[in-house]
Amino acid sequence: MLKVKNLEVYYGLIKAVRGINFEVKEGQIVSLIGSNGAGKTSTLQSIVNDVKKTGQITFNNKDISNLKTHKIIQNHIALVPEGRRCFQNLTIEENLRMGAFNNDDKYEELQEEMFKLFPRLVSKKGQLAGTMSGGEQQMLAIARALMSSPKLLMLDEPSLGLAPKIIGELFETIIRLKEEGITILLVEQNAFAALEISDWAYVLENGEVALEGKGSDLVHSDEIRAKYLGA
Ligand SMILES: Nc1ncnc2c1ncn2[C@@H]1O[C@H](COP(=O)(O)OP(=O)(O)OP(=O)(O)O)[C@@H](O)[C@H]1O
Repeated sequence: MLKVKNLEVYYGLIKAVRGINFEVKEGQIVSLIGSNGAGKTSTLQSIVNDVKKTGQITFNNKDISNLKTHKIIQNHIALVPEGRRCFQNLTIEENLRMGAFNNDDKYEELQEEMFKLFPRLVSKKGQLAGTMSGGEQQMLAIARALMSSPKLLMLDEPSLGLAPKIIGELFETIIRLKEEGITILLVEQNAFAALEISDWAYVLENGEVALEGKGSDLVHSDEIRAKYLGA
């Protein structure tokens, strides 16, 4: 579904991503794991053309490397950014409406689906996003991304700063989205939880793919356990 070839990202003289290749197969959960600064966020941002890059990105065999970000979203790829970035001074409903910029005619129907997926948001729909808890803002950020009807949903560190119980709910939601047919590209510091639910995973180190494999295999690999799982 998504193919990334020879991707490089530079920030001035810093080479953050060094010619990586990877793919995401339709219907799967694929994770990118790796330590701080490995290049995970830059990789996701380059897929939605939000950073300067070289290389080729194709989505369902269409070259999207040079499309503008809003066109990429219209091609059914959505990114839930690190730190959620909900519009703090807008209500939940208004945040959802912003997410549906390409889907105005389906707004009511989609909003109803979001409230079914995240019932906790219903009673708060008139509340300003900035006054909600971290977990609620993460739900809203995911719901806002889903309002564009993505076929590929990319999540950048969704568990960051959340309580363990909420992290459990979040991972259940990710599995449910996969069951509903959405393909997931997940970036996580919480490597153990990510590998457990991933069909395939890539380990990034210093801007390069150091290792790849089935999530269920990597979770048992001694190297991965020592480096990323604190075991
Ligand atoms: N806007 C920027 N300007 C300069 N350097 C940047 C910028 N964004 C990222 N970098 C650098 O690029 C490298 C990769 O960063 P990136 O955020 O992609 O990694 P990451 O794996 O997502 O890390 P983290 O888990 O800490 O977010 C790092 O060395 C980082 O300092």
